[in-house]
Amino acid sequence: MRLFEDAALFDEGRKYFKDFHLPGTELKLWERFFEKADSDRFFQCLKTGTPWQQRERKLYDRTLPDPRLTAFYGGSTGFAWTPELLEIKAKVEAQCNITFDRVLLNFYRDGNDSVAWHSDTLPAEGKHHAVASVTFGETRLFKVRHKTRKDVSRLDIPLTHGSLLLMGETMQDHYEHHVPKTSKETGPRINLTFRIGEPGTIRNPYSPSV
Ligand SMILES: O=C(O)CCC(=O)C(=O)O
Ligand SMILES: [Fe+2]
Repeated sequence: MRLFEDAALFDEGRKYFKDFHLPGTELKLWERFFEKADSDRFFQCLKTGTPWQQRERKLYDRTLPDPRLTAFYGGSTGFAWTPELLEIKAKVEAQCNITFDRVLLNFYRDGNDSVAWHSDTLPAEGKHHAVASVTFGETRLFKVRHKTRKDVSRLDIPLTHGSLLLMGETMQDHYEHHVPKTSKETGPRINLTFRIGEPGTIRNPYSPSV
């Protein structure tokens, strides 16, 4: 019956690729980059197996908890890579043709969790690199704006379960990004940002980078 066939197709899902052609940088999205079964498996295993931390940051005279949980793997100070993170990393590296050495995990427990406008922390060597962002779980909006140019349209990109977003190496120089809170009924979401190089000391106070 046709209805059944359509439902099966929908379940299976289709891969989808988009190049945003941003002025001055590269921004590319692969939806369903990971198959649904793998995405479900990674979500469960990362949710329960990660030593999630509640970090705090000083803003002027106040100390505020980050509105999300985090964990950092790799580099010289992160946790040791797990087999699942290495599996995800290998697939991302093969697609992007880039080798990453750290990953920051963010856990957005519900719609109250978020990340403020920021660009990622400048690595110690003083030059930005590409950042690859993988999402498992609930879809949340990823907003992008140019730092100075008002004529460049802002983007609202829904990052779905199993998606891969590649930010080119000049993205952090020219653009900021943000995941807003939402009042809609919202389940948990895990985001992984694969990075290169040790973080530098000059930090945007809102940047979640470690
Ligand atoms: O959760 C996201 O999609 C973005 C996270 C982020 O911007 C970061 O970890 O620097
Ligand atoms: Fe970021």
